[in-house]
Amino acid sequence: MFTKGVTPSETPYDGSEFRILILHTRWNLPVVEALVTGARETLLSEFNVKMENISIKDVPGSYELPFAAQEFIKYSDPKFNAVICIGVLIKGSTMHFEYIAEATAHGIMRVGLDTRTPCVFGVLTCLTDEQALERAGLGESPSKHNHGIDWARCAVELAVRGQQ
Ligand SMILES: O=c1[nH]c(NC[C@H](O)[C@H](O)[C@H](O)CO)c([N+](=O)[O-])c(=O)[nH]1
Repeated sequence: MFTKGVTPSETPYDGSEFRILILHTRWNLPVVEALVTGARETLLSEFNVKMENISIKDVPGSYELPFAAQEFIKYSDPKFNAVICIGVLIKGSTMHFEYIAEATAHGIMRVGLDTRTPCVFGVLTCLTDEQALERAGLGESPSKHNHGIDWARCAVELAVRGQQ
């Protein structure tokens, strides 16, 4: 079995001057909180991002992530170098899940492209509670991996690339 998640770049990226926004939802909060912690701890430990330069803000649900990311990017001063959008969508018995997942994914991508501020898609789209727990490092299986770690790595790498 291969190691889950993104392989860290061989380039040691320095995030010590970066300002990062972690924007998270309040749906499925215990799982979201684990993902936020994974991302925040990775920013601090792997990339030397300063604690005071990590802003953590919340919105009701995943559908609100693109709009909130756009507004924080537009009105923050100094600017954020990257935004990590974190949410957890769990399929219910209706089509609601599909519509939100699709809209949120496209919305977050569009905000990143329009604002030229890297916006990481950190939204789990799960069919079961266990899938969500697994991907936040909370599951029963030994291969549990917190995807928040990957998202932090993406954010810093893209922020560096955006300055090149
Ligand atoms: O972040 C989530 N939002 C969810 N819905 C709320 C949605 O994101 C919006 O907040 C809502 O539609 C109001 O715009 C979810 N479900 O409906 O299942 C979910 O699982 N996760």
